[in-house]
Amino acid sequence: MTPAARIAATITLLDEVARAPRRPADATANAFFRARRYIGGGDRRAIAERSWSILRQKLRLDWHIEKRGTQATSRLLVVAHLLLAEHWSEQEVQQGFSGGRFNPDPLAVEEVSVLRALAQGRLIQPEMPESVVLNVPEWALPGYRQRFGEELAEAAAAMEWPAPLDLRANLLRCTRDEAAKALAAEGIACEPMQYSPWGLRIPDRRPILNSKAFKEGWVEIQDEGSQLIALLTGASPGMRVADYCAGAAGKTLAMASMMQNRGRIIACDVSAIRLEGASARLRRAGVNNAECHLLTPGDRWTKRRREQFDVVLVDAPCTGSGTWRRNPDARTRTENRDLEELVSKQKAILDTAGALVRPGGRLVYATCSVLPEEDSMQVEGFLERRPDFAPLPLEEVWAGAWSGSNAPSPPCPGPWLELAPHRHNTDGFFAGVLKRRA
Ligand SMILES: C[S@@+](CC[C@H](N)C(=O)[O-])C[C@H]1O[C@@H](n2cnc3c(N)ncnc32)[C@H](O)[C@@H]1O
Repeated sequence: MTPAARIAATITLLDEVARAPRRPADATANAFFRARRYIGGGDRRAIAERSWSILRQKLRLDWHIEKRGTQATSRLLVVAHLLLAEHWSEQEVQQGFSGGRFNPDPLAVEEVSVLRALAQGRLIQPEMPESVVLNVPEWALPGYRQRFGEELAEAAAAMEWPAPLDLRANLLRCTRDEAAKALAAEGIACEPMQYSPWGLRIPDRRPILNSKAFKEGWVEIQDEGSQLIALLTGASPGMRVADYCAGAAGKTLAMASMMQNRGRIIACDVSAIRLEGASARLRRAGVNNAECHLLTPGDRWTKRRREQFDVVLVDAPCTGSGTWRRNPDARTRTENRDLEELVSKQKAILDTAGALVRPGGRLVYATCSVLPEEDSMQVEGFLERRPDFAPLPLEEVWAGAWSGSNAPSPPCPGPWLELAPHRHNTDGFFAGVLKRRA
């Protein structure tokens, strides 16, 4: 593809993302490339990288364009990105919009005036509002400030770093060393993780989906933070475990591995599509102690299983405000009212799932958000409603999770697991571990 054709494809992809504002951009991008299999690997990477960078910088690019009294169309977003982030000259940008069969139409008069106004500008300007400078949308800024305090700027900046590719060795199939050796034999270098006992990190994000190690279920793709949440459940052989918001079973798989396939895990979710994905992953990983249950309105499943589980994990639906490295569009896909709706949904889920925990059992509440209202405040509210539960401090849970002597120190101080890219090079995660009195 020529540079101009890549620009045209980027504009089309951004248009498709804008037409489906509630759909995650990676789902739209996957469908976009599936429908255009003729686009080769190099072009695909270049188009995806530019589109991702535009989505990552969208708050700032919108600000620049709207300041010129114009609406931020996909074409103008690309123009602004080429100038301010890729440092193309005015003339190079004009050449990129050269017209013709595979190229974008030449810039219209009003687009040229935006181009001229932005040429030689800087992406970050002193007169930008704080939320735009930090690249933290207004709906998330109070929570970010509360959570990170003096580290706010550092924490926000780290949400723009590229995320590494994290894997979890599936102990049902191999050890972590065997998985690392198998990947190395396929030319994929990885290193053990700092905290997760099963984790392997591929710093250069080399794709692994076609590797034998992945296809045969020796490794799963899973952020280190997600692995640590599974670790804190303390799931062990013979237990009864409910993964209440199981999604595509990322944590079910990790817990099955901890349980050596012994005992029972019920992976519940309200999404049939996600549970279908879960079943396929469970098969590939050789898990045979887990079953999926689709929760439906009026379902009596939860009522019938009151107090029956040793461990209940609530990996709650959330804003994903800790995952902006991987899902940059989650910044602008979410609004204040989504946050409010999610907070009340999380509360209801926590209450329902809490009823499943047997006396003496463990409840783990987790999110991939860094906002206190979705995290610590949610757990504190639950503890007020359910005084028969008490927090299990992180230090204690952490020590219990490592049977051997070479445990690393806990990743953070305080009662909860609170991970953030600038401190741990994981996504931003929260987990609170509670114990029900016996
Ligand atoms: C953060 S995702 C789970 C990710 C998953 N645990 C993993 O590790 O891959 C949250 C999940 O909660 C599910 N969910 C939403 N509302 C729910 C509800 N009322 N009850 C149970 N699950 C729900 C969503 O469908 C979604 O799959």
